[in-house]
Amino acid sequence: MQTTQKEDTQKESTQKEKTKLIVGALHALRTQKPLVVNITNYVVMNNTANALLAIGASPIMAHSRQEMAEMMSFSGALVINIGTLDSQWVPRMIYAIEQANVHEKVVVLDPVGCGASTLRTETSRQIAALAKHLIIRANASEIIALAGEKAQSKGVDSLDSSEMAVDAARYLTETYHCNVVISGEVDYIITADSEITLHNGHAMMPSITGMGCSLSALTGAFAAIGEDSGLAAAAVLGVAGEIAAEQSAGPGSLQMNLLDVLYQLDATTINKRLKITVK
Ligand SMILES: Nc1ncnc2c1ncn2[C@@H]1O[C@H](COP(=O)(O)OP(=O)(O)O)[C@@H](O)[C@H]1O
Ligand SMILES: Cc1ncsc1CCOP(=O)(O)O
Ligand SMILES: [Mg+2]
Repeated sequence: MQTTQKEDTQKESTQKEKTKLIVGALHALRTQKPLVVNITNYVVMNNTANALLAIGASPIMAHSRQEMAEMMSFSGALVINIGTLDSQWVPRMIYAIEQANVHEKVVVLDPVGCGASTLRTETSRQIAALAKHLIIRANASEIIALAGEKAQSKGVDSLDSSEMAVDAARYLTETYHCNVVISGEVDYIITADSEITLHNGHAMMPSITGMGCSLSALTGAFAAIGEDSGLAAAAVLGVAGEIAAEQSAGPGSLQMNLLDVLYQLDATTINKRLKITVK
């Protein structure tokens, strides 16, 4: 579809505004150091806590029902990651979300492996329906499966491109009144009234377990300071991931370099590197 010069100028100005918003959000995050409560999987607890610390947030991994009401009263946001769920974890997740709702806190859902089993798909839907202020962050296959369509996943990994999940993500925003981030080679940030794509990141990023989980945790950190579309987290991880990958011989050093780059990331680098398109 052809766009007029006026529309192009408008888009360019919105892109500049969004970039400014991302840079401002990073500054606010580092100033406020929000507490992010994570109910997450055994595989990534360490990676995601370190990613949160590196960007300037305060992580706590908590699983007990007994402390969840208290935690939600003072936490900035709740991240629910179903990566290693079982019958004992699900009721705790549900209770944590109820408490997040009581305290009007944003819940970030990472439906790891949604579509790979009935348990994962049904639990993801139950959580999405329950959370009052919700952001869903997932790879394309998980988004497609969550929306009830046929996805091509392999366990926790996506075999679909993020573009293929856009209709499913639009359906999820309407069904669950939420914002959706589809991650992949291109990240899509989909809200009720906007669609943004980010063309940052690096093909080495999916070679580390927990990269998507870190994105979900960072989404929680930005939501805690009021940026609740998922855009700032995706932008920051995309830019940091590509810089870190350029300095890395493989996934081992990427994991280490990523923390250093997240820690050092500044406004100048974001302004120089960010590849953002407003639809
Ligand atoms: N092929 C790729 N090229 C560039 N960046 C990528 C690529 N695949 C994933 N990423 C980035 O890696 C991060 C995690 O996304 P993804 O791998 O989709 O999550 P998950 O680990 O949940 O499957 C995101 O920041 C995303 O932009
Ligand atoms: C491999 C694996 N298995 C259960 S959870 C998990 C981690 C998935 O992390 P990510 O989706 O961020 O790659
Ligand atoms: Mg994932």
